[in-house]
Amino acid sequence: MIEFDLIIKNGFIVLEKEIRKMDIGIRNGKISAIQDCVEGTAKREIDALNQYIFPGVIDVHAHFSEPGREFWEGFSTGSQMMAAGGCTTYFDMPLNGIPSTINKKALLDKASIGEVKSCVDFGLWGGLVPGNVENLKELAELGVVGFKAFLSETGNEEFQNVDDLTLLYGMQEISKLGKVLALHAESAPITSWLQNRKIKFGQLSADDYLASRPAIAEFEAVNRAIAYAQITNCPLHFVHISSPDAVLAIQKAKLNGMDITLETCPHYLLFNHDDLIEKGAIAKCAPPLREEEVKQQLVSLFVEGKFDMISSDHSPCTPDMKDSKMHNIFTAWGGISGGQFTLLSTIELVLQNNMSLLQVAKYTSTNPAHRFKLKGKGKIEVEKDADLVIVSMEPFKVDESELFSKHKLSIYVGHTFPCRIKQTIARGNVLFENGQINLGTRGEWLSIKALIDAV
Ligand SMILES: NC(=O)N[C@H]1NC(=O)NC1=O
Ligand SMILES: [Zn+2]
Ligand SMILES: [Zn+2]
Repeated sequence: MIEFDLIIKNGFIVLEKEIRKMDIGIRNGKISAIQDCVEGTAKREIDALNQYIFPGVIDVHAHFSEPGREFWEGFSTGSQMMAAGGCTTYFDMPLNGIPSTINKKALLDKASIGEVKSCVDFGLWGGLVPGNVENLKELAELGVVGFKAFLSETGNEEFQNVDDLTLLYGMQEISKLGKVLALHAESAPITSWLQNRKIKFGQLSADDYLASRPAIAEFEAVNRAIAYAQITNCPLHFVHISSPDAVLAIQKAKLNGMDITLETCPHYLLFNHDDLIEKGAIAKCAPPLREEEVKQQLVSLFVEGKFDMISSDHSPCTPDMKDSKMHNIFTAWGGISGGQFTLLSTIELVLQNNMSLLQVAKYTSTNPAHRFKLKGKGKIEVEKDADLVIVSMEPFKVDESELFSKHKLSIYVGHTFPCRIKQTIARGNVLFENGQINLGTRGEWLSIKALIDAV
């Protein structure tokens, strides 16, 4: 008789190609059996009758701002928030903390903080900024998941956006290192010039903010990056793509055989510019939430399969930086606090658009694992890490008291999802249940080891 650590019975398991009611047996943090009826003893059994079991979310885009600005979020609250949202692996961006993750010391210091404080596994991005091209090799050797650069201004002075030459040199180096460059693709000249004009003329409303970051700024930046990638052969990942023309430009490059992926974020598919007008700065992000019509087109492109993954771009700040009494939208922090809702949002979108729940697993776990070579993750399969999330299909209206982020300020408060997270299981440990985090488990930094395992 096999002894398992945990058996999950009767759930609808979201496998790669089908959804089937079966049992899952877990041992030593791994999935060790998936059968119609798993026989054996277990230290614990969960009955998931009428519930769906998805592979744990892999959110490749989060800003936890630690060290240096952990009063914005931090690894403890951030990772607990992720777990509460069904995410069992996240990648932390190289900016918003101090220092930025742009050299070996900053990377190792951040990794050691994360290893103590993060309750789920995590990867770390390295930064590409003017002046650090020679540091990219050491960062790659230590196991960053890839590199991130901004084409527009970043909003914090510790992380400068790249000029075109840095971008070219950086791409050449990243290509040699066999890594991926993630890009925040909005044109710096276009957005800065428009923004400065708005401020100069005292045009400081939500409409002015949207007008200062038009879709053409994204389109121009995407096309420039694609041109540079043609010259350097650098694999690209476009983050938070928000406009249909940019999606189509990327699609064309992919069809020409270029190694490019793209993500969008739930907020671009669920919310629109009216939310910025009505709710104020909590709905401010860059690129901005688009007008309803554009949002609809973006949703159609999602339905057509034009995105590779959905990520949160969780980019929180302190409440005073989102003050709704501020009469100048430009001075408010740009970033959405939404890391807890990637899975629920994707399920909502898939159900709303008559897509299969299989697509949820693909966009939130399988595709990210594949792109970033996380061999042990991304699917519910024997031998994979037991990173699972159990979801019930009951409506869930988000209340402030249920936010696990450090600051309880989010565009999602008041939003009703058609589903709710019941349990999150990370490497076999039941980390989140009954609305609570069970502390005591620790995540691992997916550094060199995970990446070597992938070869
Ligand atoms: N610095 C930072 O986190 N910026 C993010 N926020 C946002 O809305 N878009 C971003 O790129
Ligand atoms: Zn960005
Ligand atoms: Zn971001």
